[in-house]
Amino acid sequence: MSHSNERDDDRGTERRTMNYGKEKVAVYRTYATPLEGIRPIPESSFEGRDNVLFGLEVRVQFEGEEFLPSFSEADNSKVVATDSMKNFVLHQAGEYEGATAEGFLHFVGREFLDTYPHVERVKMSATEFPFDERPVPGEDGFEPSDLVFRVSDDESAFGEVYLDRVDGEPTIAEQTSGVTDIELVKVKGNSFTGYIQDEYTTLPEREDRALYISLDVFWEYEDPEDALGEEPERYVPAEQVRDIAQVVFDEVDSNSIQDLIYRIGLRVLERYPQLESVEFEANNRTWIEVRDDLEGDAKVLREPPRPTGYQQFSMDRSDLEER
Ligand SMILES: O=c1[nH]c(=O)c2[nH]c(=O)[nH]c2[nH]1
Repeated sequence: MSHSNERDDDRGTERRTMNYGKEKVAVYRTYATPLEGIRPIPESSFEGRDNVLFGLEVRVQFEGEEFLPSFSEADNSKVVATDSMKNFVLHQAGEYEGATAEGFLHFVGREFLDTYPHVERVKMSATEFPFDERPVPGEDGFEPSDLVFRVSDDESAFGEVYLDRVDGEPTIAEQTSGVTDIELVKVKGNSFTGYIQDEYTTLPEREDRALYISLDVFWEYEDPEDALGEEPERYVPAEQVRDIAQVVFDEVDSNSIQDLIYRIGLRVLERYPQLESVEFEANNRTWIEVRDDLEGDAKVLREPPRPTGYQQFSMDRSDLEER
């Protein structure tokens, strides 16, 4: 999927591709503003985060006609060094007073446009570095440490804000939020049957299989301002969407990953009327059965060989209305 890179030019085919920037800018902020006032949903216990430790890998992209001479005439007089972009992002992490990744990206993007008038558009995106609170013994049993976090390789939140100038004012042209690298295994209650049987088919139909998926989910708000988190009850936290995915997986006896992601999408659109659309990229990492001669549902499984299957699917409110 192209959320980080080259989705720029869908608003004018005559414009050439021309941008530059800095990526993989790792920035950490301690004691950022807590995210509070999130609307609870039945699928999740998530109602906010302390933001004691907040980490992002940020990508900055500058666009504007005035950068042409830097490419075509070796004239750097309008070039903001990408090293300076990195310093700018790090500095602004101390100035941002909000509580969300999207809000931070919007804040920094606006500051870039205010500081450098020849920059026409800026695209800011980021993937969160996830950290987990660690339980430590407290007065009433275990409670989350205020100080110690585990560096996690779990799923992470994603955000992107593309700012344009409209009548001179920085304006959100596009905005996407998401959660990436969710990995879930369901040990039974998944089938895959009814697909085309022809001379190329070797895969046996499965009334039940252990299903292992990795999943990226992206969403867009009807009003992109809702992504910033300034009205927390209208903000969609990545943690809740992740939790919807796992709850629907638990509840639904799916006949394919295609079926499963459609059901997850319906639930996300149902829970968040402020969203216009939701989009998926799934990968099938299902293990192969080695033994099913054991008692009950027990099986022995092994890693699948390459190649791997994938599914991409986008949905909007019309999918919900058709139900
Ligand atoms: O959920 C699945 N969808 C497919 O399209 C497919 N194709 C396949 O070989 N296994 C699977 N599983």
